[in-house]
Amino acid sequence: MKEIKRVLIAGAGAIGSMVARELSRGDGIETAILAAGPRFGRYRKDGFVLNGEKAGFEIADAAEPGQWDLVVVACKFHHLPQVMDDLQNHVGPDTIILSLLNGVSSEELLRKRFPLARVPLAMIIGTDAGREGNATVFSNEGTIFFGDDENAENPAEWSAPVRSIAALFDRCAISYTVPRNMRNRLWYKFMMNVGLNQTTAVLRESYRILQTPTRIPEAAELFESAMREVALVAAAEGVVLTDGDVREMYRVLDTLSPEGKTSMCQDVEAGRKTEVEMFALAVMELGKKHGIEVPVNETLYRLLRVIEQAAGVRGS
Ligand SMILES: NC(=O)C1=CN([C@@H]2O[C@H](COP(=O)(O)OP(=O)(O)OC[C@H]3O[C@@H](n4cnc5c(N)ncnc54)[C@H](OP(=O)(O)O)[C@@H]3O)[C@@H](O)[C@H]2O)C=CC1
Ligand SMILES: CC(C)(CO)C(=O)C(=O)O
Repeated sequence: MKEIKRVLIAGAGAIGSMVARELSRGDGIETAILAAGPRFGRYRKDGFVLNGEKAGFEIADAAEPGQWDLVVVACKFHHLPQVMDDLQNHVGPDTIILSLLNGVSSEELLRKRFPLARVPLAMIIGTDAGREGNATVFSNEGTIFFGDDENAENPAEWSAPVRSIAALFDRCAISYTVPRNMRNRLWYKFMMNVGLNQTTAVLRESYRILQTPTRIPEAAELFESAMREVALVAAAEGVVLTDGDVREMYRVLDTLSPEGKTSMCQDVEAGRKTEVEMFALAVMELGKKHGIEVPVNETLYRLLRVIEQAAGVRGS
């Protein structure tokens, strides 16, 4: 098992800058933020602010080749093609890549692009990180779930990359879980995001509309029907998501602040591009692949694309 000493963060927004700060707690860990072109100059000039405090992260110029034990990818889905180009000089045969993007497609894209690297499955859950410009605010760091598709109960039997990441997180006191069935958990989160992010984004509402005391039945119907379409395509992909998983979402939701908003709702309100391709479009593509109708996600896709284009979002 290799000791991880050098970590590159590709995408230092709400999640990436928070993780960069968590990594700075580990003795002897060198962490840098990837940046190309004008972004490199901007990051060096403006730096990053976390919960009101300036953070002095190293910035790695994408054009200068670098060797990294671990690359943490935390950009938005529509940034991923450019980020993969920018990573070209920074991923070698011994590099592990951990993608914290939501959705179920980023790991596959990264594996295709960097066939020699090791790319376990990953996601982050339970954080309330939000960003405006270079300033990130959060009160919960959340927990990083990662691992191979399936993982042994005994940590000593985890694969070498999974043990390396776990050892790094232990050194930095980063909360993590390596679930027995990581693929299932990734799809569970995908199902949650497809229902929750898209419903709250089209309605521009906080979690309140789906929480037990203040639930609006029609919002709950939209939320659940979008998720049930994910369960159908998941089954066709060999992943079992049950009615119990759908009901479980309300228990999770009830633990969140009523004023809290999904990252997609925040994107809509800020007039930014959303990750609709990673959610509704991905469900539509899987529906097409397996001959399954997904009308709710088709409608959500159209609504979110209209919202983006009407707001004049760049790249829409
Ligand atoms: N925010 C949240 O609460 C949660 C988010 N997620 C997921 O995590 C992922 C990241 O989300 P989030 O942190 O909110 O997103 P943000 O929009 O806050 O951050 C994305 C960052 O990527 C950077 N970036 C874009 N292109 C490049 C590039 N070519 N090179 C280097 N950096 C680049 C952007 O930099 P710049 O600002 O310079 O343009 C931006 O800071 C998403 O998939 C999201 O769904 C998951 C759980 C919770
Ligand atoms: C789970 C949730 C809704 C909040 O962490 C999320 O993943 C997001 O906002 O993208």
